[in-house]
Amino acid sequence: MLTNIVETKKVEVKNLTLPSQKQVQRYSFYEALANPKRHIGVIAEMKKASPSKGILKESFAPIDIGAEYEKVGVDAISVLTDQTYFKGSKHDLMMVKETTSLPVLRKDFIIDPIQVEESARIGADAILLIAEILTDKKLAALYKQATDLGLDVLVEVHSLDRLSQLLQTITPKIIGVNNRNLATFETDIQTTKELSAHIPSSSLLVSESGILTAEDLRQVKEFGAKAVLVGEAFMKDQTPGIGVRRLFGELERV
Ligand SMILES: O=C(O)c1ccccc1NCC(=O)[C@H](O)[C@H](O)COP(=O)(O)O
Repeated sequence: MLTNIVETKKVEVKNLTLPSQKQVQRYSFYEALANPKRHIGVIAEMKKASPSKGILKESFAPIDIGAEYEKVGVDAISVLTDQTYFKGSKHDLMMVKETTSLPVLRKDFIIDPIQVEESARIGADAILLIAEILTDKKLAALYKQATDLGLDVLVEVHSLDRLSQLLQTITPKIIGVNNRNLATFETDIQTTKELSAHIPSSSLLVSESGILTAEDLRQVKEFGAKAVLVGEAFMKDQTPGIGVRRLFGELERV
């Protein structure tokens, strides 16, 4: 699946025309996660669909979801901008930037400098770089380009091998451990436990994927995560805002 996604991105990159620079208020993704509103930071994701679960939310309205997330006090919003596999769009991100005052992560499969430039132009505050689809050299170059443009970068890893290797080239300020195996789609929060001991003390650890319950949240915090990235649990609840409050044990049953 990951190979298919990357092939699709190569075609998209070839056909990509850069948009003009959007004038937007910038917010620090890193600072928001380093100073969370609750006991652990939360990046609330909006995704209409995913390769593993299909359609997650039929009536997908990014402006409404963003407003709800802001109202319940999430620290940052992640917007899937991939169209083919997640049914998202760059327009979704632009709408969320226009209507909320939270840092926004562009969640996509970035493999080329033109996508980094595009992310800055559409107003993203941060981008995702997935170590599993990039060489160390490419990762370091895209990381530098993004930070030079004033963007924060969430560097995502899934295996200890890949983490150890990339740390020989860069020490990302924010490291995401993806609990989802992107080959099998299985999620296991023990992945965060396995990798956490190897995360440099200067890097902020984000536990990503498969966090569905308050117990999952408690565990990944115990493993050392300073923030979580959650999509499915919020998309599938009665409303995304209720999903956030439920995860944090702020309501029992609604
Ligand atoms: O979500 C998927 O099925 C997926 C498949 C292939 C590549 C990436 C995928 N997800 C991207 C993500 O990283 C998640 O959307 C994010 O971590 C939130 O995960 P979850 O809370 O499990 O929805």
